[in-house]
Amino acid sequence: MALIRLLTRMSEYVHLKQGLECLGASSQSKRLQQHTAAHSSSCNYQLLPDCLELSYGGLVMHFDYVWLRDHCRSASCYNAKTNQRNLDTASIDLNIRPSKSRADENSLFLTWPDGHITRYTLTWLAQNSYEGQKRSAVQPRILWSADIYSSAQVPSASWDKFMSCDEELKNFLNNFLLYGIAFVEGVPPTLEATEAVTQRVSLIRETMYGRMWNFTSDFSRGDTAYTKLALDRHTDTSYFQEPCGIQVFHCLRHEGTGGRTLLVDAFHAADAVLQRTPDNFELLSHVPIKHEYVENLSEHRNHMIGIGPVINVYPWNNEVYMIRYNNYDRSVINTVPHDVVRRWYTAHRQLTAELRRPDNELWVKLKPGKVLFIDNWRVLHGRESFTGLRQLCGCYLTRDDVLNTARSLGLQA
Ligand SMILES: C[N+](C)(C)CCCC[C@H](N)C(=O)O
Ligand SMILES: O=C(O)CCC(=O)C(=O)O
Ligand SMILES: [Fe+2]
Repeated sequence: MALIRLLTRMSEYVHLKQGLECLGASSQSKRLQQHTAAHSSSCNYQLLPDCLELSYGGLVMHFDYVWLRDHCRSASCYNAKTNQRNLDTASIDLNIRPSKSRADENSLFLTWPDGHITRYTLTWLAQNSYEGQKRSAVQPRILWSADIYSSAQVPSASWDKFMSCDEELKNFLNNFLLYGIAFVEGVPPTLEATEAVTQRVSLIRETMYGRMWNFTSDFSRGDTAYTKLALDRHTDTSYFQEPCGIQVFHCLRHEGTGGRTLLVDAFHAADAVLQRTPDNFELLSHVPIKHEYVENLSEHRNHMIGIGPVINVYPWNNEVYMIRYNNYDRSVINTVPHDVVRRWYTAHRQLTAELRRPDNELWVKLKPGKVLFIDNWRVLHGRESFTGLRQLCGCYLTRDDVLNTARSLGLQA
């Protein structure tokens, strides 16, 4: 339900934006004359002055001629073994037009002025067209409140199966992609086993905190994470130009009270802002914000800077793909004038209010054996203050490799 709502709201928003953009467009793109029209039993196409129009499978698509030449998959233009382009795009005449064309049941054939023939399958064109891409769904995900997540009763993976069975890994990754969090249980409470469980999924992303880290409240580093204090919800490494994609936590021991982990789906909160106040969503997704990490200990000197909006959306479909939210590490705002700053604070307040709604807070107590994977681009984490000795180990993972593993198992990612 939540997903469908997101999809419809998102596409309404994109259409609204495109409508506004169209108002400013010149009339140059109006079709002037029809050059060639043809049809096979399965498709219709016309060579218009500025593009090829193709109707196929209930979709009307438009392809630029340079694009068509550039996307030739013949053996001389494209290496099917490496899936890499051989053709030098810069050698294409920018005014190129096909000299001949024909279509059959499955394919469209274009002959170019130098005699080179390109064959496109109609399904390939449909899948790779702008119009087809717009119709396809955004990354399937279930936006959650604490209730939605709890009621879904998402099973944890179990260590033995996870390490040996691809189906278990696939289910785990499917849940991770849907919810932005996933658990493996029964893991031996050691750093080594934690490392092994993460390497089943991806490559470890080493940072200035190390490769695998194992920390307590000893203030060994210049950051509040290394204390017993509560930490409000946040994403980590917001001060990297590319924040770490995934964070892994394994609590190896805790002899004391408190210390529960807080998890909040920030995509759900961003969607609420988009639905209620699109202007605020717009500000949060456009105003560049600086985050900074300055550490000045004798053994650790670091200065990291990352700049980007709080809500990051793909420009072609407005799908949210990353949230950067860390009020501790947010730096000076000097990227926009004061009146925009004022409106940004209002928008940020609304997002914060959504993130702080008690019904959006999922609280879990991490125990030895239970490893938590968090999508650090989507789900915020925090912690309750605690007493006693508490030891947490984990690491960051490279996002590309997590998605690569998911795709290799047949998942959409
Ligand atoms: C996870 N580990 C303890 C290694 C690092 C914590 C980093 C904390 C930092 N303020 C941030 O939010 O990025
Ligand atoms: O201690 C915790 O549970 C988490 C602290 C934290 O936010 C972090 O290490 O990134
Ligand atoms: Fe953190």
